[in-house]
Formats: sequence, structure tokens, C-alpha cells
Amino acid sequence: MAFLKKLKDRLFKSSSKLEEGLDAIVQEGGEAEVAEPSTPDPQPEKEPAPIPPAAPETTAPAPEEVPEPEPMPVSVPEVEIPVDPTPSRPPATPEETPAAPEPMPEPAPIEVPQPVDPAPVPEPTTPDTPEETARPGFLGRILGRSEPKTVVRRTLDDDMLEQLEELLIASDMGVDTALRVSANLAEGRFGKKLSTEEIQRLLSGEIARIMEPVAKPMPLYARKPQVVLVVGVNGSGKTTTIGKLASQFRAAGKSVVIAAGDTFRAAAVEQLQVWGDRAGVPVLTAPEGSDPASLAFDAMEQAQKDGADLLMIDTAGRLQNRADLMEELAKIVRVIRKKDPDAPHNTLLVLDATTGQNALSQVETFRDLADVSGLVMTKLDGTAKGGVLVALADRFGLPIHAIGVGEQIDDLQAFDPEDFAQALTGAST
Ligand SMILES: Nc1nc2c(ncn2[C@@H]2O[C@H](COP(=O)(O)OP(=O)(O)OP(=O)(O)O)[C@@H](O)[C@H]2O)c(=O)[nH]1
Repeated sequence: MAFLKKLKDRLFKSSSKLEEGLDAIVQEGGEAEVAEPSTPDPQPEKEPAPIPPAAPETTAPAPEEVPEPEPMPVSVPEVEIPVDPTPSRPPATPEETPAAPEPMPEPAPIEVPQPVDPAPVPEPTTPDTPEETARPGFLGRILGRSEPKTVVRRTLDDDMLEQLEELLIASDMGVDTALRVSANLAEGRFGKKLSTEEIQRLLSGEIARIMEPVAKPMPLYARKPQVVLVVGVNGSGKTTTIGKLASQFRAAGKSVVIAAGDTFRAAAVEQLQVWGDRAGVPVLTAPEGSDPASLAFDAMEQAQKDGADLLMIDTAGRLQNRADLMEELAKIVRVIRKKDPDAPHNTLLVLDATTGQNALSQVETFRDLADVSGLVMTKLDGTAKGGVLVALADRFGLPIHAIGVGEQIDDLQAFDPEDFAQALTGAST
């Protein structure tokens, strides 16, 4: 699958690190055996118990009747019943179902030089390593039979399990999640022999199981404008994500307005204007240092007047002064609610995946500052810290709406748990 290859290529640091680590573990105490036909089945004696999601630390808002949202452009086009982030919201007037969103544009080709017509490599006449192939018997050699393939397997014991746990912790999965994943992997398999590839497959399955419930597109409501508040620390990728989302919404036929709410940083405003131009979306700005809430109010008025489908509000990410930021965000919410008591309809927290475990504390902080309804993980390309997504899903259960895999406008993808798990572990399909 093209998407999987792309994600794998971009997540290569995570998957290759994990793969190398698994290989080292298996090689350490493993033995080479003929791969077939006596390949042992790594199935457990009984199915492992499903992983219970960690108890979310906030009480989820009670679901209420809402009109069926349309999927966000980056999503797989399936209808999702969202949990309304604002419990007091009255049902909105449904509007006509628009045309199905445009398929996501193919991202720009990755700058990995492809070998041009490599010369055919002759089959080695001798095995590279003693583990890879066994010598055929005398008769086999005379008859020219092909050499049997071998595979290294290691018996799963306490030592090996401990090494697996350490490897998963090192991949930024967090201690609790790493222990849970390893325990599930080991259940019913103690004393059995496992190869690297088999562990990769099992691990991939466990991770996909954890990620499945959080892979949810950003819900779209029949509200005009649907207000999307975008929060996150400076540099996490808010501006870039707003630009990418705006471009995808535009491609899906939605009209979008962006408000440059970080009024204290001229560079941030300029950056957003650049992205607005790229996406073909107007960006409302205010003089440097002016009140972001007043800009949000004006933007709300403008978006209502223009009949815009979406209003995306960028915000400051200065965590140095938490109290100020909290007040700033609260004020933005207060003023936009004067125009629409249900706004913001989505509060997206943008997290930089390269910050590893730090992302966990950012979720905690921003959940206190704003009523976060979903996550966008950026910079998953080329990071060795992809495991943090598993920890986030396991610990908070917040929806992951999309992932950023590059700096280009179309480098935002829907989050697919299975593709992600395979890319992270290097498991083959
Ligand atoms: N590789 C990669 N880089 C990204 C991604 N998303 C954002 N970036 C880069 O990260 C840097 C910060 O992104 P911004 O969008 O400016 O982040 P911000 O949160 O708006 O930061 P401030 O403007 O400082 O508040 C920029 O250099 C982006 O190009 C991504 O998915 N992959």
C-alpha cells in the first residue's frame, strides 16, 4: 500500500530503531533453525486479554444528540458520531450533505534518492552469516537442491521479556504502556520460540489494538462557522497544521477563514499569512500586541457575515506564563461564545512528536487550559520517538485526528492505526 510505504519511509527512524533492537534481542539468545516446513506458529495458547484503556483522567462529556458530522478531509470517508465537546450545545440545524470530500492529494515525493537500475546482484554462493542458511547435505549439493532458509528464534523467558520491555520504553512508549504491551505479547507464549519477524507482527497487532479507538477524524458539524481553536506550545506546528488543514478543507469545497490569534509575535502572524496564501484562505490579523480575544470576536463576525464554513483560530503557545495563557484562552472562548454559545466546536491540541515523553505533560497542561477535543501529532517524519503516540492513546484516549509527516502543504494525513503500528514496528504486511 502506497500510504504505508510513505509512512514507513518517513517513520524510518522509529521503525529501524525498534527493528534493530528486536533483532539484537532475538540474536542474543536465539538459535538458527530451518525456517520451513517446521516453522512454529507463534500463536498463544489462548488469546490475550484485550488491553483495557488507561482510565482517562477527565470525565468525558456526556454524549448528546448531534447532527451527523461529515468527516474531515484527511479522514477516511466514513461517518463518525462525535462526542460533542460542549455538553450544553443544542442540536444544530442539519444542512445538506455536501459532496464527498476530495481524496487527499498525494504528498510531494520524498527526497530519498532512488537507485537507478541497480546492477543485478549475483546470488551469494556462500551464506552471509551462519544463521541465515544451513549447509545442504552431500546428496543435496550433488543434486543442486537449493539451500534451506533458516531463521533465528529465541525462547521467550523472563530475560527476553525484560529486554523487550526496556526496548519499548526506550522507544518512548512510556513505562506503563510498554509493560502492558509486552505482557500481552507474552501471554500464552512463554517458553515458545519467536523470531524477530514474529515479534514485530505481534507487537504491531498489540499497538494497533491500542490505537484503534483513538483514530478518529475531526468531526465536522453543520454549523456555520464551525469554530476550530488550535492550541499547543510554540513550535509544535500549529501554524503549519492550520495551513495544511485549511488547504484540505478548501479542496473539499469548504470556505475557511483563519484568525492569527498569536498577536504578540509578528513572525507568527507573518508565517500564518504565508500559509493562508498557500491554501488560498483569508487570514485575519490584528496589530501587534492587541487583544487576541478581540481579534477572535472580529473574525467570528467576519466569518458569520461571509457565511464561512470554518473559522480556524491560531493561539499563542507561551507556557512560560501559564496563568496569562490560561486567561488569554479563556477570554477567547468567552467572546466567541457571545456569537455562538457552542463555540469552539473543536479544540485541537497540536503536539510535536519529536518531544517524546514531553508530549504527555503537554496534554495534561493544555487539558487544564482548554477543553481539548482532539490531537494532531506533527513531525512524525524522521523521528525516533513515534512510540509516544501509543503512550498518549493508552493514557488519555483523546482522538488523534491527523498526523503531520513533513513540512509541505499536503503532508498531513489521516491517522491509520494499522499502518502506523506496522510502520512503527517495521512489521511487514
Ligand atoms: N518535519 C516536519 N516539520 C514540521 C511539521 N509540522 C511543522 N513542522 C515545522 O516545525 C516548525 C514549527 O512549525 P510552526 O507551524 O511554525 O509551529 P507553531 O506551533 O505555529 O510555532 P509558533 O509559530 O512559534 O507558535 C516549522 O519549521 C515547520 O515547518 C511536520 O509534520 N514535519
